[in-house]
Amino acid sequence: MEHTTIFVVGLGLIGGSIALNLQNNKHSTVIGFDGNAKTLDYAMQNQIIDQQVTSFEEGVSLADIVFLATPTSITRSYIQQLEQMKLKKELIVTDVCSVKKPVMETAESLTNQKVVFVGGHPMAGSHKNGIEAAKAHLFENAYYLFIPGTHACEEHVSKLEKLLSSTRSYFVTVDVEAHDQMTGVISHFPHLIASALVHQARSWHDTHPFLHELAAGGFRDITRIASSHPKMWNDIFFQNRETMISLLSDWIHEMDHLKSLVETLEHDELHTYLEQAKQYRDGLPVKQKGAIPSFYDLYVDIHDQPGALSEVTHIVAQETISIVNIQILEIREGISGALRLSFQTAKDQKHAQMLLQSNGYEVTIE
Ligand SMILES: NC(=O)C1=CN([C@@H]2O[C@H](COP(=O)(O)OP(=O)(O)OC[C@H]3O[C@@H](n4cnc5c(N)ncnc54)[C@H](O)[C@@H]3O)[C@@H](O)[C@H]2O)C=CC1
Ligand SMILES: O=C(O)C(=O)Cc1ccc(O)cc1
Repeated sequence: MEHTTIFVVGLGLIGGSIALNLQNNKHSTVIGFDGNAKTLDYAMQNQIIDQQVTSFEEGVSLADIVFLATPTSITRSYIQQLEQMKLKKELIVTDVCSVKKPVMETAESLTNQKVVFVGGHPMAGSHKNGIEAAKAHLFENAYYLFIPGTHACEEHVSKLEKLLSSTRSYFVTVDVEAHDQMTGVISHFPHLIASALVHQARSWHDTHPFLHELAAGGFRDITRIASSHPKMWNDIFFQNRETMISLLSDWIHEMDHLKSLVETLEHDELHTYLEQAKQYRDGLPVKQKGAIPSFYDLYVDIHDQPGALSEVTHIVAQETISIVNIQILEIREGISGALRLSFQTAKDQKHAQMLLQSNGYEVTIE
C-alpha cells in the first residue's frame, strides 16, 4: 500500500478528531499546523499528530492530502493561497465547513490544475470546541457528507472515504445547494429557534422570576443546542443566509397559521397538526443512522435517597466510561425518580447498562 502524507490545518474539535482517526493508519503520516502555538504543542505532546510544521506552505509542500479544519473565512483564504503555490503532484484538498456554498465558490475559482477539491462536512459536533474536546469516536454513526468540486471524480472521493474509514461514519455525496438547504433545515435553523425560545423565556423572567426554576424537562430538551458556540453559529447563519431567510419566512407564516388556529378554536385542525408532527418525529431514525448522532441514553431508576447520584456515577466512572450528560428526571420528595445518563457511543451505553444492572439497578434504554 502506498504511503500517504496527510496535512491537517486547524487542530480544534473537528481537525483534532480527524487527526486522531488518521493516526490509526500505519500507511500514513499526519502532519499538523494550527494558528495557536499551544494547540500545536498539545497535538504533538498527545500524539494527535506525528509531525508539526511552522507554516501552511511547508505542510502543503510535504502533503498528498490536505484537510482544512479552520473557521470558514480562514479556510477560504488557505484555498486562495493554493493558487500561487508550485505543486509537484496532484494535491487532494478537503475541508469540514458547515456551510458549503462559500467554500465551493472559492475552490471553483482556482486555476491551479494540480489542486483537486472535495468539500467535506462531518455532521457531528459537541457543545465544546478546541483540541481538548477532540475525540476519535466523534463521528461514529454520523453522516459525513462530500461535495466534490468540478475537477474531482469518484476515485478522489473514495480515497478520502478509505482514509476516514476508522471514523465509522456514513459517507454520502451531495450537491452544494442540497447540502446547504438540508443542513439549513435540520441543523442551522433549529439553533436559531432554540435561541429564540430562550430569549422568550428570559423576557418573562422579571415578571415571573420563579420561571427559572420551572424551566426543566421539555424546555431544557428543546433549547439544549442554544448552549453551543455563539461565534461558530453566528458565522454559520450568515454563510447560509439565503436558506435562513427563506426558512424564517416559512416559519413566520407557520406561526401565523398556528395563531389563527388557536384564535378561532380549531381544535380538530390543531389536533391533526400535532398528530402529524408526532408521526413524522417518531419515524425519524434514532439509534442507527441519523443526520446528527443522538446521544446514547440510559434511564436508571433511583429512589430519592442521598448518594444515589454519586453511587451511579462512581460505578460507571470506575470503568472509565465517560458520561456526556446527566439529567435528574421527576424526583420529588419521597417519590422514585430516574436519572438519564447520556453516552457518546452505543458500546459505552451497553457497558454502563451491564455494570449498573449487576449492581442491582433497574436500567432501561428508551
Ligand atoms: N463544532 C462543530 O460542531 C462542527 C464544526 N464544523 C466546522 O469545523 C470547522 C472548525 O470548527 P471546530 O473544530 O469546532 O472549531 P475549533 O475552534 O475547535 O477549531 C478551530 C481551530 O482552527 C485554528 N485556527 C484558527 N485560525 C487559524 C489559522 N489562521 N491557521 C491555522 N489554524 C487556525 C484554531 O486555533 C483552532 O484550533 C468550522 O468551519 C465549523 O463550521 C463542522 C462540523 C461540526
Ligand atoms: O447541528 C447540530 O445540532 C450539532 O450540534 C452538531 C453539528 C454542528 C455543526 C455542524 O456543521 C454539524 C453538526
